Amino acid sequence: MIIFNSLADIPADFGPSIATIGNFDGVHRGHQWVIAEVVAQAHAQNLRSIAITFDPHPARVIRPESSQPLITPLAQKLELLAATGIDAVLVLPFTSELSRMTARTFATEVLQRALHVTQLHEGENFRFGYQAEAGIENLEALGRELGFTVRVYAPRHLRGETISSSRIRQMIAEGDVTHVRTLLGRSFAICGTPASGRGYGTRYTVPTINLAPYAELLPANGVYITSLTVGAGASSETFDGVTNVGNRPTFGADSFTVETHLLNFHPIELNESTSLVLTFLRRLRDEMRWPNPEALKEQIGRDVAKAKRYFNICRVVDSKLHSAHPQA
Ligand SMILES: Cc1cc2nc3c(=O)[nH]c(=O)nc-3n(C[C@H](O)[C@H](O)[C@H](O)COP(=O)(O)O)c2cc1C
Ligand SMILES: Nc1ncnc2c1ncn2[C@@H]1O[C@H](COP(=O)(O)OP(=O)(O)O)[C@@H](O)[C@H]1O
Repeated sequence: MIIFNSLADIPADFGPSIATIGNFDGVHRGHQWVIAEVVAQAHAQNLRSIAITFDPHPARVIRPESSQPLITPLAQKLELLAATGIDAVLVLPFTSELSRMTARTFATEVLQRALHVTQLHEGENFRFGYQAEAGIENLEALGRELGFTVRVYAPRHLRGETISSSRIRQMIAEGDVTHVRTLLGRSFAICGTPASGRGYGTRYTVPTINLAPYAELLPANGVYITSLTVGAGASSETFDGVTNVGNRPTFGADSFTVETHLLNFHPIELNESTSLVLTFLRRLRDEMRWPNPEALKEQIGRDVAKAKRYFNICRVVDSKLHSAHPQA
């Protein structure tokens, strides 16, 4: 997948193309559906497929006081978009200048001149241009003038839930990492790097790998069954874990962290730039203030036992699936 970081990056001979515009926060099942159609149409017509997105998220520029933490920060979003098979992504720097661009200027400069768009795929509530002036009807009218058609998608539902970034954000913020998997099409995961702990874990409870402060969306405080991938590429390794997200009230003053005890630990090379991917599989319980570290340690023992049962069941199910469908 090619990434263009500005209009100036786009070669003059790019296109004709089939495009979709959006923030794609979460790259959830709704986004995946639209992008799959863009890719399939482009393939069938021997055109290029492209997603147009913005960085930072427009809300951070337009309403900084009420902007939401992201489900997928830009780097993770680009990895997920690459996995869809789309040919290219245009990441437009969302400046206040861009926010003042009219719908007509955007359609002319970006869609027509730079990308030679012939077909645009959008959700029915899509709005764009200065102060969100234009909706689907205006887009269709501009398309008739500028040479593209618009395919409109109604919101999708799965098991009674609307697939939307805001609903997904709410589920994660409530700690519902099991149900969010249905809407995301995968488990919720965050990417980060390690930070040093206070050494209390090794001394009083269990040793943990702490995540450096993370500014985007985290699940509600509590204890989760997780997996932790350490390192990137061919040398990466994935461990089973139990993670605490919270303030660790048993040890006095609030001190927020996300820390993971690995169930199948062996010594690994870790430094401040090692890549960590923490995947939230299931919520176990609320974080609590325990009367003493021994009581907490006993509880963590019960958390670990539950997590081991969970991973054992997953492995049995996986191996049954695999023996039924060897190529799965
Ligand atoms: C699975 C797990 C569950 C935890 N649950 C709690 C809890 O309920 N209450 C609490 O105060 N701390 C909890 N902790 C945090 C421990 O207090 C923490 O490991 C300890 O503060 C170590 O801190 P350090 O990494 O800064 O050394 C939990 C940690 C883990 C790994
Ligand atoms: N089961 C385990 N899970 C996570 N880290 C472990 C485990 N066993 C040993 N370690 C090591 O212990 C280190 C954490 O110990 P320490 O620095 O005392 O922090 P904490 O106070 O968070 O336990 C980790 O960086 C890791 O190398």
